Amino acid sequence: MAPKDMTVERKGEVDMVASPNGGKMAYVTFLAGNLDYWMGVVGLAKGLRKVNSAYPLVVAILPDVPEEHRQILVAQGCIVQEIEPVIPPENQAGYAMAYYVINYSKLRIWEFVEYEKMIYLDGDIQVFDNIDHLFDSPSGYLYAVRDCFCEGSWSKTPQYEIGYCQQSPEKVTWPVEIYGPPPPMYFNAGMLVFEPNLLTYKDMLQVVKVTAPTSFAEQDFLNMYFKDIYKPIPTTYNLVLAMLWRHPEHVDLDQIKVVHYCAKGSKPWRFTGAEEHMDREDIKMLVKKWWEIYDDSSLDYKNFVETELKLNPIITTLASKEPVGDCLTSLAPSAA
Ligand SMILES: O=c1ccn([C@@H]2O[C@H](COP(=O)(O)OP(=O)(O)O)[C@@H](O)[C@H]2O)c(=O)[nH]1
Ligand SMILES: OC[C@H]1O[C@H](O[C@@H]2[C@@H](O)[C@H](O)[C@@H](O)[C@H](O)[C@@H]2O)[C@H](O)[C@@H](O)[C@H]1O
Ligand SMILES: [Mn+2]
Repeated sequence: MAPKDMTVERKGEVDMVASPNGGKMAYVTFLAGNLDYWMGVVGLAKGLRKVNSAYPLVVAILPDVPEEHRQILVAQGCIVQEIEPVIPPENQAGYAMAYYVINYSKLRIWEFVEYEKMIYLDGDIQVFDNIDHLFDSPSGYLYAVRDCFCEGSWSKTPQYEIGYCQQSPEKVTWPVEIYGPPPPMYFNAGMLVFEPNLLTYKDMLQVVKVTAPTSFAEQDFLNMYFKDIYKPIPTTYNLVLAMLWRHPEHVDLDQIKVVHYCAKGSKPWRFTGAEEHMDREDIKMLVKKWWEIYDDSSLDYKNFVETELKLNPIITTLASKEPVGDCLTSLAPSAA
């Protein structure tokens, strides 16, 4: 961990590491390739602004992200940090989705030790209510929401064959005599509250090299690696959309703070409504809510900061270096 009272020089930025009384916090997401996931990241940056999060959004990008996309993210106030890919061993059995192999590169975020605690959010996630309080969670654990095993993407797993899902374990009894003990709690790796740490990072990358990849790539790996310190948090912090039709009894949309658009065909920026379940009213409402944020120009970084400056004279004072008193009167409607 960088010493608390040191500055951290990174790619021309001088980040003041937090004061000795506590480390810096930040949200972090991951962007790879030259397709359209950058739109998800822009939506996420604007969503965090809309809920008045107090923390920045770091974007860990692979070298293949085009300069144009990087510039868009910088213009949206993101801290863009290039990372090197993490290449896992050959996967003979294949992944649930072939592109999952790039998701191992997510592991690089454990190297961001200028931050004491980070909340990782996939680029296909939107935050609709402030979740900054999660940064106050007790240290020493990894917090994440339990996943659902019911979708077809799980078809290569024993859970799926048996029809067992940790979301409703009472529905199908796990056949211990055939499969041994039921699987431990398993989290979705699209949203994580974690603590960057160089020792953990270096060890993880060693363990990756000798761990045979499985269906859900880095998600399976992270569940194995952190199984002893994983703490489940409520679905409200990462609604895996399939929960709406697989376990509706566990979903109260009014309480949902974070939506994860991971179901097939649900990526808002690619949404056609053609795939199964995508004609549901709740899905169409959640996609519309995503677009409302994405299209809201007042949430663009430049406009948001200008509005904040006008609304908060203290900031204007600090910016203009005038005493607060003068600034307040100078802002007050002129007597004339
Ligand atoms: O072409 C891609 C595929 C994935 N991702 C990143 O990797 C994350 C995990 O992939 P995805 O969300 O598609 O997986 P899912 O949650 O849908 O299984 C995405 O949210 C993005 O942040 C990306 O940047 N470009
Ligand atoms: O690389 C593996 C990915 O595995 C997870 O996605 C899955 C998982 O959520 C399943 O439960 C769903 O059925 C499926 O749709 C979805 O794609 C993470 O969201 C993603 O960030 C990433 O780790
Ligand atoms: Mn996702």
